Amino acid sequence: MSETSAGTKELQARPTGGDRSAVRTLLRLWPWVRPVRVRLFSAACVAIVASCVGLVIPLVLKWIVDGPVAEGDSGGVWLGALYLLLLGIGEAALFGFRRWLVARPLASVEAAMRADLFGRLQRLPMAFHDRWPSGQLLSRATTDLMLLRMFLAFPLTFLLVNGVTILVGMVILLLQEWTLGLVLLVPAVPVMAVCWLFETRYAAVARTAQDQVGDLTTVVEESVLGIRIIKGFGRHRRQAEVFRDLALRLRGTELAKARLLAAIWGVIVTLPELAIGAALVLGTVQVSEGDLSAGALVAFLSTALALRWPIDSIGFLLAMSQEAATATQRYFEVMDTAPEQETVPERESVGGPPVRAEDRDRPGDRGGTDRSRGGLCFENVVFRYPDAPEDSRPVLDGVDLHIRPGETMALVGGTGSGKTTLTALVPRLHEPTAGRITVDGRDITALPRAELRTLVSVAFEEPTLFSASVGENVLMGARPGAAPPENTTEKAAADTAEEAAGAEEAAGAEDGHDDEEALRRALAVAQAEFVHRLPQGAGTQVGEQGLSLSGGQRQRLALARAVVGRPRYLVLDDPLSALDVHTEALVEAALRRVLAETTALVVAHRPSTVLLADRVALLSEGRITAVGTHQELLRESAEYAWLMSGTTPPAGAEPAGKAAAGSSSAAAPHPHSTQGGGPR
Ligand SMILES: Nc1ncnc2c1ncn2[C@@H]1O[C@H](COP(=O)(O)OP(=O)(O)OP(=O)(O)O)[C@@H](O)[C@H]1O
Repeated sequence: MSETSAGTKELQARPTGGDRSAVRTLLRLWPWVRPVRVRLFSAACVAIVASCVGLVIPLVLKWIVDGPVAEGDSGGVWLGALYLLLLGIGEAALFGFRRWLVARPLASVEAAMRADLFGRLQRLPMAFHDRWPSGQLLSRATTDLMLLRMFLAFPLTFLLVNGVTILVGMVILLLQEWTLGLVLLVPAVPVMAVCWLFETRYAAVARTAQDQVGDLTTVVEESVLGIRIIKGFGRHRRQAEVFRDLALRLRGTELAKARLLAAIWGVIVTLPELAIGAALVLGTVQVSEGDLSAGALVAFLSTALALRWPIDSIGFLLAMSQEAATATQRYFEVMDTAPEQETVPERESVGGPPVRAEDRDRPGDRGGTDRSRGGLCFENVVFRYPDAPEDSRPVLDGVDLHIRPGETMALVGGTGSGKTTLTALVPRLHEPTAGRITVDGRDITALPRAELRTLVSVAFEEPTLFSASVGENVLMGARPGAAPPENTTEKAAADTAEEAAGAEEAAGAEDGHDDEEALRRALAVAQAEFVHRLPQGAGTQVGEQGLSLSGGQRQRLALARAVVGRPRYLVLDDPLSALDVHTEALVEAALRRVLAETTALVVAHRPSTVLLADRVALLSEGRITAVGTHQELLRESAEYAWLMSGTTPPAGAEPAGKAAAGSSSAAAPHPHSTQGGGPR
């Protein structure tokens, strides 16, 4: 299960960032780093000063050896020791101060980047979410952002600090004894060449490791969410194998990373050590020949040793920087994806085949208002999923359907005929490839999404609930930002107590009361009174995805969420499928009252649901092939009769397409029914 989904999506979510250099990639972090640049720069300066303080220590040593030690002045030796102690304390304090300077700003950079990523994920089109495995997105929001924070805390500062320290140290060494200094400089060229080679190789393996972490996260997430299926089908061993395989692959990649790191560490440590050894031999010869003082040699070697850590650390600082560059690349693969367009200026821009000229030239097209066609209207709507092959048949291939104001239209069709797809087009979860959809005569692509989604409310077949209280889940459908009561009873008491408070508070209480009333009504419509029997009533937490509730209970809450805002348009995707016959009858009775007040499109699989509707549309082969009342379609459409009752139609009944042609005019006396409600 997870193998397939993770695997398929994995391929599609692989790098798109191109071959930017690590530096250019990391420079893209500037907008987030900019607000904390002063702190970061100050921290780097403090670290440079601390490092340079460390380089003064060898000079004090030289003074002690050539001065007090040579002269046998024990007081001078103690004074030198005191200087060394103070320098050491000063160095440590400065490094501590640096840590303090960066800790808070870096946490805020990470938080801001995470918030922006989350915001972008909310605004990305459904096609993006269909394509990307959730684990890949999760790993970007967690592991990758943590790597970036670590990069800003250490490598960014210390590559600069160590670079300056090495430079200053080399100048001191050359000034102390230039011949010995040159010996230490010899390994610089091979070390730089190795670093360059390392960076290229490490980039590839770091990318692989971070993607594999994403795949592993996807499998873990699927295994946790699908634990009932895994246990129910006894698939835990197979799932464990899938996990183990991925974990082993990740382990292999991490080992490859470790090998590369070990290799560069080996080179970076060995070559300078050899150079120091050579300088030591050369320096000793010079001291024995009287060309160099013992103090100068001690100072030279101490400075060289003080440069060991800045040089040695370059390997892992480069590795961390490379991982940060990869993390940045992965972050921007999401951030660079275009969000949903608020309004669509030209149909071509939503992807898919170009609009046919005849579609575009219709009267009232593209943002125009054609109020004569009120209600919900599908006009020659074509839809193909963005990742479907170019030459594949569209899921919807010229849907024409007109749902009149106040009418309830049932949508019937075989499995996979495109009913859910059609309903998803109404709130603009997907954009039609061609054709248009209007509400109240206004093209939905010309309406801001927020406005459209207050007009249209949707309940999908799979009732998704969130880790929140029952009340919060239901009131999500009321209006953006609606504050739900924690507990209906407590809230009511709180409202009463607030009566004497100021006007603002009273308004807040009134809102709370409205919410409470809306919640009570929606729960009644959806026959979800079971909520009042829950431990904390509407304030009861439903747990992740609402899994602590039964399927029927979840479906009733999803239905309550759809109706709570009294939407003008209601789109229900088989809202009663998980209910027992008795509850279904009760919900139907309540729903009938709600449907009387709205214009509704209801996907139906059962005659009982179809009977809620004024008319029924049959979706077949991507088109509406028949529109009429339930009885008419039973008589006239073989396909409809088969879908509804599983029986063959009476002898002489027309096949689906022809029957529909006859039925539309007979069954739809509306002035626009020939074009809008009937088959094409
Ligand atoms: N996100 C997607 N990407 C690509 N193809 C999809 C996607 N979702 C659905 N499809 C395909 O579109 C077709 C219609 O699917 P849809 O879910 O709309 O059918 P349906 O009529 O609602 O089916 P059912 O009655 O079983 O719920 C199917 O062939 C399905 O495989």
